[in-house]
Amino acid sequence: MTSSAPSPEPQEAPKPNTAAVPALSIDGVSHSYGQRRALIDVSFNVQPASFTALLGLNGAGKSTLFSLITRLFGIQSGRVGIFGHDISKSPGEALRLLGVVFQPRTLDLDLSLTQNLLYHAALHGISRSEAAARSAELLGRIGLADRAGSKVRDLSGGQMRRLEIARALLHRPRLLLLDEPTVGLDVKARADIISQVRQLVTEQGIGVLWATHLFDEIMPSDDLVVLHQGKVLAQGPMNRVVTATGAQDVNTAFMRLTGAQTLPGGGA
Ligand SMILES: Nc1ncnc2c1ncn2[C@@H]1O[C@H](COP(=O)(O)OP(=O)(O)OP(=O)(O)O)[C@@H](O)[C@H]1O
Repeated sequence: MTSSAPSPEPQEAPKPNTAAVPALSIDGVSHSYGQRRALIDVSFNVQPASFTALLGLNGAGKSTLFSLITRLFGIQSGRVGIFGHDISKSPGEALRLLGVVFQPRTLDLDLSLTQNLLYHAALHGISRSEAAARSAELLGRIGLADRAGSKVRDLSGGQMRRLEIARALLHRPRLLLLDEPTVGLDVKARADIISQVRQLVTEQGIGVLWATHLFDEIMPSDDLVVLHQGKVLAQGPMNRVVTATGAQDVNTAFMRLTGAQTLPGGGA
């Protein structure tokens, strides 16, 4: 009887530790408009499957940061990475993973909902049949399937925002940026949009960066970045940020960090 040495266990190729790669990494980013310094050495991460609230007053630098992440502006100093891809060195790979909802509305009001989605899908190189399938699925998800052929002009403000979110998801990004997406909407429309975006985090693992000045949009389980006059004053799980200031709620914590007065309506 011959005996053979036990065969070695099959070796699996080492897998990259994707859990350790942030969806978004902002590293030492500064930006000036002429002499005006809009961002000063800003650093923070957004993790996959997390909801990160970027909280700041008007003029804090939120939109400037979004313009840098989306490459509307070139990076003057620092580094921005999307799932490890440096947006200056590998913009194609980085932007493929990114979806954005900008503050101003950017829909074509005279096209239908489906036409708006198909047009955007074509810009991303998605085939016509695939784009039609994804558009129908997304319209269903945002509860507007029955309005597919209507002109966007006939939608309410909240419905338009939901359509913009659907559009931002067409190319299946893993990171979603939203710049004050609920401004001007009523309570119900705001709640619908927040809950739909939170579902993307829990059900699809999308990393979300949500810029806001409204305290009531932030939940204790969220990550929080407090941006004030271009600087990050605090960051981390909301509960930890609040506790570190000795406050009971995010409103008071924000005031202690910034010295700001709260505005009526629960906003920073
Ligand atoms: N194009 C520009 N030229 C000069 N200064 C600018 C420009 N855009 C923004 N700024 C200034 O940069 C600073 C940051 O503005 P930014 O719009 O990024 O803030 P924000 O937090 O998005 O504010 P808001 O909530 O009002 O949109 C402000 O002092 C603003 O006046």
